[in-house]
Amino acid sequence: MRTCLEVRDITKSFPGVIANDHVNFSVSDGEIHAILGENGAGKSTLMKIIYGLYKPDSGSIKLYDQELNFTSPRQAIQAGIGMVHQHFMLIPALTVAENIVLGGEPGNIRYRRRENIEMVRDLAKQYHMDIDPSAKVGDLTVGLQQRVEILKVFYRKAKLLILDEPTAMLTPQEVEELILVMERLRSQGIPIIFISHKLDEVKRISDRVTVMRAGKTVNTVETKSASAQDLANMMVGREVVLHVSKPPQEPGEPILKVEDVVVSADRSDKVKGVSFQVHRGEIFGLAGIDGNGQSELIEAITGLMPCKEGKIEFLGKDITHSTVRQRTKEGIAYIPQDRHLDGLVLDFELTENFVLRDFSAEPYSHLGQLNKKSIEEYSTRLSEAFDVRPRRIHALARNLSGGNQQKVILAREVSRNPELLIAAQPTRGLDVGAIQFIHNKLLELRAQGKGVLLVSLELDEIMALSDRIGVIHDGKLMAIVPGGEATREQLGLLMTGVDMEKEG
Ligand SMILES: Nc1ncnc2c1ncn2[C@@H]1O[C@H](COP(=O)(O)OP(=O)(O)OP(=O)(O)O)[C@@H](O)[C@H]1O
Repeated sequence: MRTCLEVRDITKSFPGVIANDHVNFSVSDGEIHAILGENGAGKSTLMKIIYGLYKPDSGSIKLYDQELNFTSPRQAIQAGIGMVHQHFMLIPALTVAENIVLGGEPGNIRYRRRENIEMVRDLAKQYHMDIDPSAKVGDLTVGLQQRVEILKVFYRKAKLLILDEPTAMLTPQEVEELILVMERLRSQGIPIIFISHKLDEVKRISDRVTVMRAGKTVNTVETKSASAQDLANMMVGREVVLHVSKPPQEPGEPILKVEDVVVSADRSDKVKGVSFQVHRGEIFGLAGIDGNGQSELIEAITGLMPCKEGKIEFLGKDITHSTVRQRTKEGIAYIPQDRHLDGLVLDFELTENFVLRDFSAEPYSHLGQLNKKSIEEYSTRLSEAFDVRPRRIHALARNLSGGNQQKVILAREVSRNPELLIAAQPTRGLDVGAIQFIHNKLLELRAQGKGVLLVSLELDEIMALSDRIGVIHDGKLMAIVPGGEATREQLGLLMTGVDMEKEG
């Protein structure tokens, strides 16, 4: 097989951090090459260098023996490097075809409307991807939007495809479809770099894996030759436990009561009369396919969205119409699913993000003045306790790796000593070590007699941690199943609206 990309001794430093330290790896034609590494290991930095977003301090990159020296992504795209980022860069109001040709065509994209639709139809056929070129992107599922991003890359004649954590936002069904797309591309000889934290996916679809740790490439191995455990150990540099051990525990009294709650958005009901309770010492898991009302439900509980009907009680008090601030004060903590949008202020320092909810109160403020020393001490303590890397409390949140940003949110919310933690997709984008850490934190809260409402698209996570699992479909709770008894198949069916018990 011909070598497509050759990365030699790439080094890149930021103030106080060597993000890439003499990194070496290569990708061959028709190969799916996974890059695996802990949060902050340097994967995104490396991809940004390959894509021309950052200039390396030293080292070389060759694409089919040609030395690359990009100063912008435009040059990388022209050379044949295509990248699909975790956060899509599409324009929702435009059609699939318009989004695909945007930036590649001079003049008005609406000018050759019919030709563009035909051209995108042919392109989709050539790469075996099913998509309607005239559909509006804003109406598509996340999985289909990703397909548009991939097609856009091939419209620009990419020779190499980089997928940065492509499965992080997908439902299990969409992951299967993406894997099919990747396998077809591989059989057409297209090389793919696949960044992921999910060992099972890496094991399943990649041919080789390069493991990065603390900015260095530890090793490149044939995927077949390494077990998931081997890869996890290589990545973290120590033995990692890949399963959760949850001690048995009797739940206490109800802490949160949700009764017949209806939530409306965009002029239709998204939550249609949901009732459940979360008890002290219990992790209540909410499983469902994305977009079935779980986001609206948790936003109604946290106070971010109004309840149209029904009642929410917390610690015996009616909080249905309380403000977010009141609920936070009463003891509800919240890890939102979108850390960029709702979790952090990206242009604030870590110190400011750590005290975001409490900065105006003692001891972080006194007589209207911020108490810098106390904020710094608190931030240092949280950074250490939650292993936020690098340990620079004055770094901007924007400059942290995705996983470390997530740890900052978790640290802030858990350290407020809440009675109830609502955790939405708490481990999205995290590496195995960090997942283990967060799972243990949720179990610690449970052991302390607190309540946890866990919302996750990861069935394995829900099944491993929850004492009871509520399955939501089309805004309704299909069933509440004891965690220990739930099976993947049963949950999968309930998530698609099929209740075998009721169907007999
Ligand atoms: N623009 C920047 N300025 C300062 N430091 C940065 C910048 N970008 C990345 N870093 C630092 O470089 C290191 C590597 O980060 P990078 O985002 O490459 O990690 P990653 O392996 O992609 O992590 P994750 O899996 O969490 O996304 C981290 O310590 C990060 O804080």
